[in-house]
Amino acid sequence: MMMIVVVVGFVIDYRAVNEEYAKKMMGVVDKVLDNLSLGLGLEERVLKDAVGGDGLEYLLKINYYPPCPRPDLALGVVAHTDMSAVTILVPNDVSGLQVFKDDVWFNVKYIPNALIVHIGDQLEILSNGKFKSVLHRTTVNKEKTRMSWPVFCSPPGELVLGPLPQLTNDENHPKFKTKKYKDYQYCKLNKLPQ
Ligand SMILES: O=C(O)CCC(=O)C(=O)O
Ligand SMILES: [Fe+2]
Repeated sequence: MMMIVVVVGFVIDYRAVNEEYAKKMMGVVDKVLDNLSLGLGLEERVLKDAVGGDGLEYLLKINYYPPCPRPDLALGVVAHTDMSAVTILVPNDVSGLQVFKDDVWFNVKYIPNALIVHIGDQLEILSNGKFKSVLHRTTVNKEKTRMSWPVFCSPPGELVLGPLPQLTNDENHPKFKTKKYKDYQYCKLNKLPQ
């Protein structure tokens, strides 16, 4: 009986904290998308609307990387880009995230209380390649456990996305196909050409 009370108490607390976190996260995502829109020379709300507006979906994943006796032989997560529009990630204080730029893997420094923002595939597509979806991976640590809490912000499956017409013209042809997000997901997950 005691156990149930404890478990129920935990669930209630977790839900409340999670709901508060989701609310704050949605505000951050709006600000990020608004500013990225302005950066493309577009009106503030264009990107948020293009990724589904209020229909944007938020998925919290919890990554757990236990210590590894041979970090030289293993990776936590292999190199990939996120298929989301944008990913907002909170890590613990054990570094391990690396990003690929100019043929070099760079370590992402841990900065207390900082959020890590990944541009995902959908923003690369909408911006017709002006924003690059960041290639990243994680290393593992011999002594310490690393954790990270990414929130993947993705369009609803039925939404059709492609290069924004405002960003394409006779000189800038669309570099990506226009398709439903769920079809993009299917191809990516099954390693099929897009
Ligand atoms: O753990 C990290 O820092 C990154 C994790 C990641 O890239 C992912 O879950 O997609
Ligand atoms: Fe990722």
